[in-house]
Parts: sequence; structure tokens; C-alpha cells
Amino acid sequence: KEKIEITKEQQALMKIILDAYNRHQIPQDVAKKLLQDQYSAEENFLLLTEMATSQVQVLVEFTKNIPGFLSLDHEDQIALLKGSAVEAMFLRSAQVFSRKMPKGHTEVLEARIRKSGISEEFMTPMFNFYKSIGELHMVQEEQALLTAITILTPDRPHVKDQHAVERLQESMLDVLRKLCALQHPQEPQYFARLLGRLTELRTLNHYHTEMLTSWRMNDHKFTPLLCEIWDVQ
Ligand SMILES: N#Cc1ccccc1NC(=O)[C@H](C1CCCCC1)n1c(-c2ccc(Cl)cc2)nc2cc(F)c(F)cc21
Repeated sequence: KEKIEITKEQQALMKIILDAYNRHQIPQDVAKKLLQDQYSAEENFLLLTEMATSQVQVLVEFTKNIPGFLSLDHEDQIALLKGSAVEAMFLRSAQVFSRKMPKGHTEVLEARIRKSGISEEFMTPMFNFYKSIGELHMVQEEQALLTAITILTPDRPHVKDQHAVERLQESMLDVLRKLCALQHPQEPQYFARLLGRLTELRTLNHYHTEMLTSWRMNDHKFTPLLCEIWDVQ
């Protein structure tokens, strides 16, 4: 049985990533709002654009704390942020959805989201993803590392120095692999299942523009930042 050892520098890296992840969370909790009241499609759409806009801002702050990220080519930094923002939003939403909640709250939350204005056809893939994330019962460190690994995906469009990104991602993957082995010793496949979620996350990427433009209302208004990040308007 090989001894899995997280090195001192890997512990330091994990602490930096976790602190950054916790520091850069959106203050206002959308789940609480959705549990309190039923909103119209227009109000829900506005809530989503507000959440997504602040999510991009916190994503930039989080990413700046990833060791080595600021040493990457500046245009590659932008390409990585642009390429991962939607996935980070769905990953964040999944983590919010799979949080431990009082009895019956998750069902209410799901019902509210189902009636928020999103077209029916996207519900299954979206909730399948949320539930598959929930089944993993990730600890905070795993959530933070998974978000960092998503951002450091080398094959995003327009990334020039993919090897430089690969090297950063690999050091995150190595820490996550060891953490999974230590946190889930009975589940040798856990790390592989975690990475499998990233593949499922990419499929949601394909749907997101249509999810937004088919929101059951007319005249979809986006913030300038979202027009940049989401291929809309
Ligand atoms: N959470 C969260 C979150 C954090 C940062 C950025 C966006 C977020 N997501 C959101 O606010 C939306 C709300 C916005 C109002 C209308 C109902 C959905 N959301 C989404 C959802 C994101 C996108 C797209 Cl196209 C469809 C759905 N899946 C959610 C799951 C949850 F459990 C949850 F509470 C909220 C969730």
C-alpha cells in the first residue's frame, strides 16, 4: 500500500487555493432568495444576470490567487477566464444546489428553478449534473481545486502557450489526486469520478447560450461583462 504524502509545498498550495475560494464567494445567497419567494421569469432572469456578473468578478479575483497564473501570457489569462466562466458558474450553482439543506428545501429549490423561465429541454442535463455533483459529497478543498482545475484547462479557444497552462493544471491535479485518496480511501475511483464531472460540465457549456436566449420572456438584457463572457447579443 503506497504511502500517499502531500508535500509541504502542496499543503501551502491547497491553503492558498482554499482561502481564495472562500474569500471570493458571492455575498448574497441566491438559494435563500429562491426559497423565500417565487419570482417572475423576468425577475429570475435579472437575478441570474446579476449573479453571473458578480460571479465573473469573483472568478477573476480567485484566479489571480492561483500560484503561477499571473506569470502566464496576459492574453492567455483572458482566454482561460473567458473559456471557463460559464463552467465555473454551473459548478458553483451545482455546489449551491447540493449543499446540505433542511428537509424539503432542495425540492422547493428545484421546483423554483424549474419554473424560473429556463426552457424545459435544458432541465434534465442541468439537474443530472447538479445531482451527480451532489452524490460526490465534495469537501471544500476538493471544490476549490476542481474550480481551479476547470479554469486551468489548456485547450480553451485562443490559448497560445498550452504547455504553460498544462504545467499549472497538473500541479493542481496532483494535489487533488492525493487529497481524494486521503479523503475517500475506500473509493479508489473517486478521483476519476470527480474528473468525469468536468466532462459533463463541458456539455452544459454548449447549452448555455440557448438556455439564456430561450428564457421564457422577450427582450433579454445582458450586462456588458456578460456580453463579453457569454456569446450573446
Ligand atoms: N447558485 C448560484 C449561482 C452563483 C453564481 C452564478 C450563478 C448562479 N446561479 C443562479 O443564480 C441560477 C438561478 C438564477 C435565478 C433563477 C433560477 C436560477 N441558478 C442556476 C442556473 C444558472 C445558470 C443557468 Cl443558464 C440556469 C440556471 N442553477 C442554480 C442552482 C441552484 F441551486 C441555485 F440556488 C441557483 C441556480
